[in-house]
Amino acid sequence: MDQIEIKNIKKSFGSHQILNDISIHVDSHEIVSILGVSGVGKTTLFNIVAGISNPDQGQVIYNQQDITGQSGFFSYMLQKDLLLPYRTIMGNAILPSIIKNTSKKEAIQKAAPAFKIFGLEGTENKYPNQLSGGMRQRAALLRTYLASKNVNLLDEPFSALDELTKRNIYKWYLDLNQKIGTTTLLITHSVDEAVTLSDRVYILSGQPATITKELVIDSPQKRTDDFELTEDFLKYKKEILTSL
Ligand SMILES: Nc1ncnc2c1ncn2[C@@H]1O[C@H](COP(=O)(O)OP(=O)(O)OP(=O)(O)O)[C@@H](O)[C@H]1O
Repeated sequence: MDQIEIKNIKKSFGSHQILNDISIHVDSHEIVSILGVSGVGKTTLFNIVAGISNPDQGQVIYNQQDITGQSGFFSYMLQKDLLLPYRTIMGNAILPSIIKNTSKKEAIQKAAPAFKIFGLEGTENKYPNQLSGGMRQRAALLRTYLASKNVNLLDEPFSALDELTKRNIYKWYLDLNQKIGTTTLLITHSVDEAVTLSDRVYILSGQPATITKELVIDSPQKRTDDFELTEDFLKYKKEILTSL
């Protein structure tokens, strides 16, 4: 079971209040997005959920335990979480295990089967600059996955990719999520990305930011290849755009 509850979060930097009374929840195996314009406070909220920074008020509850201000419960991938250029893809992938003092041999044994799941077979001994952008992103996600937490927190993980690569990686992430059953909280400023990937979308807007809308994406066409071309997709997109 994985249940995250964010309760009544407030955060200011000096006299500038960024977040006001934010409450959201993420349940087991859900992909939930927080969608908002640039500068609204998404990363600030993300850092609080990841335990990297403290809220002024409110709590982060994981499986009924108050973990506010503590990191280590979730795997997380930051916006510009780049692979280290001087390490191979395997070298990058095993980094979280090495940091936790696992032996290199053991870390490689654990990582090796995951290369297939992430469509990265054959890249183990390559360096990041030898891979395409999409593959590098999958490698960064693989590293996040190997941090071995059930919950993935992703801050704009796909924003640097081109449109076509993005579409492929969305499909791939949805399949992966069904295969390995992770729970995901995703930060994004892309409406299409939120509608394509999410079970639920929270809209963060205003100054200070509050959750102004929660939308359940529950279309029978959701997992089909051309969901983006359906009336349902457009309906969700309109609903979001009119409330941003
Ligand atoms: N450590 C800090 N000290 C002071 N102000 C900060 C700090 N971190 C963020 N801010 C301010 O908080 C506001 C929200 O920033 P944040 O990075 O959370 O937005 P965002 O929605 O993630 O934007 P983007 O999509 O551009 O990354 C901005 O006005 C930013 O300048």
